Amino acid sequence: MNCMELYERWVSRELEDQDLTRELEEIRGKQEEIYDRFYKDLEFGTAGLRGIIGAGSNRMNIYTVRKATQGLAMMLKENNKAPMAAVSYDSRIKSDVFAKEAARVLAANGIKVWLYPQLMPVPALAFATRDLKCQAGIMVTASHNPSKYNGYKVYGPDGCQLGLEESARVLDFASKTDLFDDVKITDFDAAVKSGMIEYIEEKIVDHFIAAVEKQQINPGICKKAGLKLVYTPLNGAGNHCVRRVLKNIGVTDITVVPEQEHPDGNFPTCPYPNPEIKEALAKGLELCAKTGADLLLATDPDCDRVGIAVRQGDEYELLSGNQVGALLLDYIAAGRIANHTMPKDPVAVTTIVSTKLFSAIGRHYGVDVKIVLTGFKFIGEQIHLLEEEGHPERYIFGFEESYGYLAGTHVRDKDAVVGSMLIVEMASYYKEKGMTLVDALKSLYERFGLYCESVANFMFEGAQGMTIMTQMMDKMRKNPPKELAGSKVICVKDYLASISSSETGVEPIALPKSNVLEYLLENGCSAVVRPSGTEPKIKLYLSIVGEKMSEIEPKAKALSQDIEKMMGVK
Ligand SMILES: O=P([O-])(O)O[C@H]1O[C@H](COP(=O)(O)O)[C@@H](O)[C@H](O)[C@H]1O
Ligand SMILES: [Mg+2]
Repeated sequence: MNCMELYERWVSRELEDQDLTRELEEIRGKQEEIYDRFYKDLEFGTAGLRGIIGAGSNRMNIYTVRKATQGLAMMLKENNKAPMAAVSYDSRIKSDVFAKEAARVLAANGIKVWLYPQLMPVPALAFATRDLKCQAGIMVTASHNPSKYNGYKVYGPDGCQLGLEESARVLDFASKTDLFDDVKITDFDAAVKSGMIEYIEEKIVDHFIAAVEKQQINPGICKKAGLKLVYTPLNGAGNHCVRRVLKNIGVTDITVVPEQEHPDGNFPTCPYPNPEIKEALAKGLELCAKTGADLLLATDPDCDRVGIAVRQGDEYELLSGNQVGALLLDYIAAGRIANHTMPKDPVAVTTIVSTKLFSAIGRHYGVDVKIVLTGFKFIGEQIHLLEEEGHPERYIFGFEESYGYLAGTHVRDKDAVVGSMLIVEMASYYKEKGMTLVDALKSLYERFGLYCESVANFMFEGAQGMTIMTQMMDKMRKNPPKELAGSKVICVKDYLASISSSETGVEPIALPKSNVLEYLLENGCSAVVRPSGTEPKIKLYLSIVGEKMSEIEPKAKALSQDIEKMMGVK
């Protein structure tokens, strides 16, 4: 069926969600609007399904959620006799509705569902999946995207997001499912009554919190240091768990941003609820200025990312995910060596777009740093591999530049609850030494060299945007540069062709294929370009090294200018 026929099919149905009926009426005759909603089905990206909420096969709505869940149910039934699944959701528009829809479909397929009775973070869902011995988990969220988005992250029995093969399998089943006619669905209340849907008890959250607290490096330090905190859950799911843990570890002086304390999927005071973005922290910073807090902590709506700002004199400095990741590895490794809790042959994991400082720190402490593709599922997979070898305890820390951290193996996705706890503990530790996290970072640069990173995003929305991004990557792939920003390009890595080319020859890249290009320069700087798997944009990651801070900015500017020229956006 073409887009117009699909549109007419949707219009001819009596839809169960009046918002969808209204939207379809509004776009009648508007070809581009119709095309964008129907030209494809939502796909699994870096972290499951993600799309704009609305009518059509390329949108997040009760029908696309049901269809994806039917695909998941079929995959689960194929491999298990009596599968169970855990379901959670965040504060986004319709997140609770979609979670219930997913539960109804699973139950109708004979899959027992454990559903959180209220919104809960990604790590609490990943934990419940493991703790309740489920074969799958679903988290309804679009993470930090703007309010018009929602999404659907899917987890395997180990609490890690589905790998490439499994998600392809789910989509394969889903693609053979007609979203109106082939989905099995049951009444929600009846399924609760029959026990096919059961609410997750608070004791599971208690277990999760206990598992997080086990990850403390210096228990008791927070009580001593008396750090002053401002926290914002950005109107999302973090409030309950993050505050519980902070209270338990002895943090008493904590003010929560009142406008952002309660769940609200419209994010009225932070339209882009992404702790990577300064505007998202604006309310928190205002409150910091009033209270004089030492540290601002902000978790994203599904509470798997955490961003911070640090008081340095009278100013607040925002630290990037790369900086926090490097600080945490240093803190964890040094602390565990000092406490004699460092495992034999420790492993830390990061991604190809994250800071190279992480590897330098790892080397110093004898930690084997593994580097995987973008997406925390690849970090989680490394824990699984260690587990298969019988040594999951070798994993000490995983991190990615987009503000994602995980210490411990209690879950297999980034966990902003454990991340928040360790950041606060680390800040307390340095406070006791008369230092801030900014001072600690300077000391890292002195010890390991200056590494500065930045990420630039280039938005290309809609179907047309997809085509532009594809052409852009193709063109760059076909024309590898010889020189960038006045420095020779000594190596080009094409992760789609799985080839690394340098003067010494061509070497294979031992990672799954991915649409990513990386350029390494003679002067030690590097750049990576890839389309995002969660938003309609191309991301450019720069990594600049130098002797002095004053060198960094001009080098970064020159490199980004040259790459943007290659991309055709300059
Ligand atoms: O959005 P979240 O917080 O779930 O985070 C998701 O997206 C991030 C950005 O991915 P991309 O660069 O492809 O947009 C990934 O790094 C992360 O592992 C994934 O879980
Ligand atoms: Mg998130």
